[in-house]
Amino acid sequence: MAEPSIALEDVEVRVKDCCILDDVSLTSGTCEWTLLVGPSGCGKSTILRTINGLCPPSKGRVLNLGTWLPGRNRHEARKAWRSTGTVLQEVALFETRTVLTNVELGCRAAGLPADKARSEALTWLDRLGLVDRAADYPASLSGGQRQRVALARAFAPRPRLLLLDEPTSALDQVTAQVVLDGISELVENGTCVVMSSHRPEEVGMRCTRCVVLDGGRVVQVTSGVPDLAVP
Ligand SMILES: Nc1ncnc2c1ncn2[C@@H]1O[C@H](COP(=O)(O)OP(=O)(O)OP(=O)(O)O)[C@@H](O)[C@H]1O
Repeated sequence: MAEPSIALEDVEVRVKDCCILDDVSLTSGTCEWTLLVGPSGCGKSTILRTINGLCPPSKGRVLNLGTWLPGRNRHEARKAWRSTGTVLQEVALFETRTVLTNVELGCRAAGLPADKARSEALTWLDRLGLVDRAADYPASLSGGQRQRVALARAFAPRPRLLLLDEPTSALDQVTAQVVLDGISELVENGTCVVMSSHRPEEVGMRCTRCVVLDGGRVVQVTSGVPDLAVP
């Protein structure tokens, strides 16, 4: 069997005396979409931050695109970051750069040449309904528009790994489905997606598996979204 794109093995994350993740194990591979669900504070964001190295585990280990954390060197970390698109809850944009440049910079950081970066940036801004705002600066955008710029920046390089923390939280239902269509296309073309959501029903059977968390522990793993009310 091929090595998964990401894996958590018996991961514990502690902050001071507080155990935030407790014995968490999960894997996700190429062309797979893993959805993290559960009540607020159950540890979804911490899992995403642990996968991309922002939150080191106190026990266990984490596989990220071929290298294990802790222990990877700077070169390996840089290589993984270039192949990873990350959109966390706090959307961080380059405020002194235009919308188009924000997305182009994501492509350039991933190694795309300038002309390809421009065309992919325009393609994804168009798909996410923002091409008419390409020359504007982030400060002039709404919260949902800023979220879509961050998503376009993450999607445009077609990364091997996509880490998304509630990527449709600021979007209406129609726009959310456009974003989910984009994620589906990336997954079909090989991307491994790990995504948290408070609205799992909008993802439905698009995802490969759903990991239900409670109190920092995995309580259920299902194919597709289980029929349960997640707060
Ligand atoms: N830096 C930190 N210091 C102390 N506690 C933290 C820290 N980061 C997260 N926590 C705690 O860890 C727990 C899990 O937080 P996390 O953000 O992962 O939850 P979540 O499931 O993503 O929540 P939400 O759905 O509200 O975004 C929470 O109880 C939170 O207060």
